[in-house]
Formats: sequence, structure tokens, C-alpha cells
Amino acid sequence: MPADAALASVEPTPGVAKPDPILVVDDVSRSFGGLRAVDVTHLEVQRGTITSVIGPNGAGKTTLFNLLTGFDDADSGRWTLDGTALHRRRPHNIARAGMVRTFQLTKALSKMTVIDNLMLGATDQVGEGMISALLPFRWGSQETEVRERADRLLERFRLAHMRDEYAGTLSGGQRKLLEMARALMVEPKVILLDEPMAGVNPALVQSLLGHVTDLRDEGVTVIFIEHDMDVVMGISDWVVCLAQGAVISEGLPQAVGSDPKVIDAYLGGHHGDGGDL
Ligand SMILES: Nc1ncnc2c1ncn2[C@@H]1O[C@H](COP(=O)(O)OP(=O)(O)OP(=O)(O)O)[C@@H](O)[C@H]1O
Repeated sequence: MPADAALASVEPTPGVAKPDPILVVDDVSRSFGGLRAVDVTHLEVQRGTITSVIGPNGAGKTTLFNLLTGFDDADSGRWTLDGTALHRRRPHNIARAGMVRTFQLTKALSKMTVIDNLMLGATDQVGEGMISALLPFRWGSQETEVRERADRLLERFRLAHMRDEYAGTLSGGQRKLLEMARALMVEPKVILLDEPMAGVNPALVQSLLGHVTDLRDEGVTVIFIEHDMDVVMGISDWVVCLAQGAVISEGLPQAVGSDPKVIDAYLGGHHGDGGDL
């Protein structure tokens, strides 16, 4: 059954159960000083969907991504990917289990070639400091397979002509494509994209959106943070709205877009910036 059909009969209620959840989040919280940045009681993400996470600036979207992918430590909580517990695991471990993320500001290493950036993606997700420590890199017997996978992704993302150039020479949009390609090197089940369209020139936005829907159509579950509500409405199978760290609304895109709680959250966004709703 297509993802959107499976969700059509799901109640638009925060924390609602999904017919076939791949990711299940329980009681995840993170505070910075006195500020509760994330406070998610229960959230399920349906397998094979594009699920957008929206919310005013400072709502906790990026922090939630950081927690789920092990780039920051939750104060409390549990989450599972296909039943496997992922809390208290490091990013590379979570990537190996099948969940990867991209960053708002791309992490391409500008003094390395595009192909080498991609090949590093296959080593799981590690911090930049650790990436440097891994150089010079040794692939051993896996090298051919990894290189072929990287080349296929370069073709797919139309970056093959930049293969041996330094990543620093890529445009902002091409870096976003490289970032997405790099995340795919581990053949994830779930990919979290943090504002993949931000700063991308309009000509590339459609192409990026095409890649996102292709991923979903191939069975990858996509969770993505996006501010542009036209994009959210156009591409999402399901939308989750955070405000002050908590899920205040979730449902089919139209239902969330017209939910008074969501509109109030944007109008009253505590940074005074209502975002794009
Ligand atoms: N490392 C940190 N130290 C202190 N406060 C932080 C830290 N990271 C995030 N915060 C705060 O936590 C809250 C949630 O931030 P977060 O970046 O997750 O929001 P967001 O919804 O992703 O916002 P935006 O849409 O603007 O990117 C904000 O008030 C932010 O200032």
C-alpha cells in the first residue's frame, strides 16, 4: 500500500500510533540550562514516508535530529529503529543500524576530492576531527566495492564531472547533493535531512526535491526539517509540528497546515520570527 494511503486513516493527534512505524521515540528530552529544547513524549514515524518536521525557529527540530542520530546526548528517553534500541549509541553506531542524517551547514571537507568525501561516508558518520584522524585512508579489500558505490551515487546526483575536484569548489547546492549522497553511502533505512533546500539556488531546488521523493519511492524513510511551507505541503506524506520542544500537532499536510495550534505557534514563535507559514 502506498505510504499516503496507509496514513489516510490515522488520527491527526500528537503521538498517534502508525500502522507500520520504523522509528519510535519515547520520552526524549534535552535541556540547555533552564531551557527545555526537546520534550517529545511519543512519536512514531511511518516506514517509507516523507515525514516533515516543522515548527518556529528554536522549536527544537535540529536538537531532536542531533539526539536521534547520536550527535548530542538526550537527558532522558528511548528510541528504536525497527525495534533496535538506539539511545546512548554513537553516530557511527546509529548509522550502522541504518539511520543517518545531513546537516544544515554541510560538512563536506573542502580540501578533499568529491569522491574521497563520498568514500568517507561509507566509514559511518564520524565527527570531523575523527575524519581527519582517519587520513590517509585505507580501504583494503572493500575499496573497489565502495568506490563503485560512490561512483554510482555521483552519477545519480549529477556530480560525476566534479569527481576529482576539491569539494571546496562545489556550489552551495552541489554541496547539499554531496551531503545527501554521502549519507547514502551506508545504504540507510532512514535518512534525516536538516533543511536540505536552505541556501540552494531555485534551479537546484526541484532537483533536490526529486532526489528526496526518489529515495522515498525506493523505500527509504525520509524525515526532513523544512521551513518553506510550499515545499512541505507539496512533498510530505505526514507532517509533525514541534513548538518549544514538544509535538503540538501531527497529521496529513493540509490538516497540520490549518491546525490553529500550529498557526498560533508560528505567530507566537518565542524568537519573534514567525517563519514561513
Ligand atoms: N548547544 C546549545 N546550547 C544552548 N542552547 C541550545 C543549543 N542548541 C540549541 N539550543 C537552544 O535550544 C532551542 C532549540 O534549538 P534548535 O536549533 O533545536 O531549534 P530549531 O527548531 O532547529 O530552530 P531553527 O528552525 O531556527 O533551526 C533553541 O532555543 C536554541 O537556542
